[in-house]
Amino acid sequence: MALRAALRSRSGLSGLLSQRSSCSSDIRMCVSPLLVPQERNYSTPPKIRVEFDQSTGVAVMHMQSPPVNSLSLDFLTELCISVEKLEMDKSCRGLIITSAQPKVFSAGLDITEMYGKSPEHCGAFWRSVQEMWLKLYGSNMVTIAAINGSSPAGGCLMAMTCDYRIMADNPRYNIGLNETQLGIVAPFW
Ligand SMILES: CCCCCC/C=C\CC(=O)SCCNC(=O)CCNC(=O)[C@H](O)C(C)(C)COP(=O)(O)OP(=O)(O)OC[C@H]1O[C@@H](n2cnc3c(N)ncnc32)[C@H](O)[C@@H]1OP(=O)(O)O
Repeated sequence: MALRAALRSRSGLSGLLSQRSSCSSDIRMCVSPLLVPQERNYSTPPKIRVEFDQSTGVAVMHMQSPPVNSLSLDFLTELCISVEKLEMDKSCRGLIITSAQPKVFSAGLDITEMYGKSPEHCGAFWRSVQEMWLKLYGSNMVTIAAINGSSPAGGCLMAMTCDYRIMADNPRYNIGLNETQLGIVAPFW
């Protein structure tokens, strides 16, 4: 019900569709260098699965990167490409992001991406983090995070960039920012 109401409140705006169509050509022109097709390793299963229901105009994006949907460079690249494809499809007006993993929405940034990597890799990684939240925050679609598990740090950031958040009512699921505890500082940008 809440999801439907959220979608209705924005989809009712006739401006939404016209806004999307007026932007669509820009979006096509603004494909970022990060999203230039990467070498795809077809031996690994996709980390993102999108189901798009043409009749409702709503897409559900399932994050399926075991064990905890940590936000690696590959994961973020795949996510951004998926968002961008939906963004260019004018018939898609709503996006629900959720997790296919039990108990965890997203564990946040993949800690292994921040340790023992080259400066070039770190740069690409942090750019992909920025790309993710800018894409979601700036999306013309109605975006909803259906938080069906714990969502610390970057997982919280991802949820915060959506228009709406709905979280499963379970005291074991936590959400919030733990960077200070972890001892990392987000780089300046
Ligand atoms: C404009 C503002 C910009 C701000 C930018 C900064 C934003 C965010 C910074 C970050 O996101 S840093 C990452 C912080 N994340 C964490 O500290 C999460 C730590 N993880 C947990 O709390 C728990 O794992 C969980 C998510 C609650 C899940 O608990 P559960 O008991 O179900 O699973 P575990 O046994 O703990 O973990 C399973 C498996 O996953 C590995 N793992 C967990 N989190 C991460 C991670 N973030 N990156 C990489 N790997 C992770 C964990 O080590 C286990 O691995 P194995 O031991 O099984 O190999």
